[in-house]
Amino acid sequence: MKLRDFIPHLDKPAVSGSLDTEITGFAYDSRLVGPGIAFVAIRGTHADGNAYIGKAVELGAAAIISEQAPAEDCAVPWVHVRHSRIALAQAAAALYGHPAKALTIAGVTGTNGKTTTAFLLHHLFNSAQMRSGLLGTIFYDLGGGEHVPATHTTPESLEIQGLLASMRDNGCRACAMEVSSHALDQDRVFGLPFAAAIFTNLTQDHLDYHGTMEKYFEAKVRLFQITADSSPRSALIINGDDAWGRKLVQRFEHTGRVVRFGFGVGCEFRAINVRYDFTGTTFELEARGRSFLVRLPLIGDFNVYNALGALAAAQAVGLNFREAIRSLQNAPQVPGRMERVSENSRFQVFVDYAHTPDGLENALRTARALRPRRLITVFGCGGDRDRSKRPKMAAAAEAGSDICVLTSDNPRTEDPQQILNDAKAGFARPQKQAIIADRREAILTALQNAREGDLVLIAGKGHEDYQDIQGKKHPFDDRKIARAILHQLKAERAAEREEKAAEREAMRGGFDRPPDRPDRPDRFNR
Ligand SMILES: CC(=O)N[C@H]1[C@@H](OP(=O)(O)OP(=O)(O)OC[C@H]2O[C@@H](n3ccc(=O)[nH]c3=O)[C@H](O)[C@@H]2O)O[C@H](CO)[C@@H](O)[C@@H]1O[C@H](C)C(=O)N[C@@H](C)C(=O)N[C@H](CCC(=O)O)C(=O)O
Ligand SMILES: Nc1ncnc2c1ncn2[C@@H]1O[C@H](COP(=O)(O)OP(=O)(O)OP(=O)(O)O)[C@@H](O)[C@H]1O
Ligand SMILES: N[C@H](CCC[C@H](N)C(=O)O)C(=O)O
Ligand SMILES: [Mg+2]
Repeated sequence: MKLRDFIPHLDKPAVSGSLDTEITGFAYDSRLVGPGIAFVAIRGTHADGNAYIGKAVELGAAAIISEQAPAEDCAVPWVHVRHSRIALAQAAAALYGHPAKALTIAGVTGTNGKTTTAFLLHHLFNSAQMRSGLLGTIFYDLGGGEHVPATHTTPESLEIQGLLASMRDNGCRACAMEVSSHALDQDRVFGLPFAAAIFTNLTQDHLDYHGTMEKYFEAKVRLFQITADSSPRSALIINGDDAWGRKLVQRFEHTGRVVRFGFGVGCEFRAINVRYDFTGTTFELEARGRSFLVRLPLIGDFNVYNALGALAAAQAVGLNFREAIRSLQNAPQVPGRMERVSENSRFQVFVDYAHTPDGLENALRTARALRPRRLITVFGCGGDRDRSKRPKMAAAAEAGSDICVLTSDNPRTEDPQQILNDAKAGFARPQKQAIIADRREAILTALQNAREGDLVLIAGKGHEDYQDIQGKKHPFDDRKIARAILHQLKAERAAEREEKAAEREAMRGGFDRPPDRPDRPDRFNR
């Protein structure tokens, strides 16, 4: 394609240089520039892409797109735009032939529930023979059978457009995607014609980036503005029980396209009579004047919210509603979201991704409702993230558990001990909580001390198969580690039983009694 082919898609560009220059692609990182590639210079939080324009030209950049006026001596065509990130999104869409036009796209935003809701919606689309892609925290599903590891919950616009093009070329007709507040703030989804937007909830997270809850909320609002503007039929699906959700309803009720979901009487999609056990959740759904019995293989009130949002979106984009409800029954386990790792053990062990105060409260409320003898929680706080949520996470874990084990999550570039200190400040009774920096040791301690009927919740990392320490991702999967420890403990107990049986046999035969085996110290039974 020629540079001239892209210009009509950009927002009032001023071009200097030849429009007949061949453009084969775009890059927003100078280190990825090569011949034929147009370099989009973006001013970021740590660096300014404009500082790398010279390098990009050296590497063979075919053109420059920048918010800065053209440099006098620039050897290649220069496109001067108002917003580089928006220009990147517009150019990427043109490069890939506007793939979003071939897809029904539903975007999910909110502090918690995006991954779960997007997974459910992806399942509903596929169950309705509407092949669907998925973009989100865990992986990207391009509809061709392959899963691409996720670099971001919502990747950069250049990546998004390429992924959507693959979905289109694989025969997808739909895409369920998580839309993070960072992505919205950075125009990663600019120009996408969302058919439906879902707002799950807004509670504290990412204040390190947004600064205030109001700015965090305004970032989320952008998805609803994009969706409202994308078509007169697009649906705005909002958690009516959430305080920030109600503000969002007020912002957009004038469109006549707001659908509220939740437990409250004002919700158009309302759940009542919720019951759940280890295998899933059952509830009655009141929607459009009718009542339906819904069975969901996910546990907890919060997953009822996620299911309501997905069902409302499915209905809004034209899926058969009864079929959608029926399909929910065989929705897949969402990796690392209240994922059970203890099939045949005397106590229950769940791994969950809760990494915010509200996420922990919800996960713990759900675990408690499963009526364990004791609820033992292993949790930690991520480094290079919102520091102010750490003591609140500790307070939530302490209030919702019988026993807490505070440990490390992804310290990233922070001092793990400092993260632990930030968190433990939230404990009302710090002396009663275990603080073990090594996550594997923390999980071992919790499982070693669990007894018949207890429930151990290992929270924060969920599906993650790494631990990020000083920017290096060390292999670490809570689920694999918990399963290995359970297996080890089971073998140890079997050996103990054999030993005791041999002792009893020896006692009967009059042989000397071997010395007593000192029982493991029980750190929690008090
Ligand atoms: C805080 C944040 O979101 N940062 C994103 C942002 O980086 P930035 O604008 O700060 O970039 P920068 O490092 O200042 O560099 C500015 C520009 O100079 C360019 N550059 C830089 C160096 C060089 O040699 N040459 C060059 O051209 C960079 O490519 C960039 O375009 O733009 C980058 C390029 O698109 C993103 O990769 C980067 O994501 C970082 C890695 C990140 O960790 N983001 C996380 C927080 C994030 O986005 N999380 C959300 C999920 C949140 C949730 O759901 O809880 C997500 O959607 O994944
Ligand atoms: N609707 C919800 N409301 C509150 N908490 C929830 C909800 N859904 C899930 N959770 C809790 O939050 C955790 C994260 O859920 P999920 O991964 O679906 O959220 P997310 O929005 O994708 O998170 P992230 O922004 O980190 O990708 C879950 O493991 C669970 O503990
Ligand atoms: N276990 C992770 C969860 C990351 C959540 C993700 N949404 C982000 O903020 O990058 C952490 O807190 O380190
Ligand atoms: Mg997610």
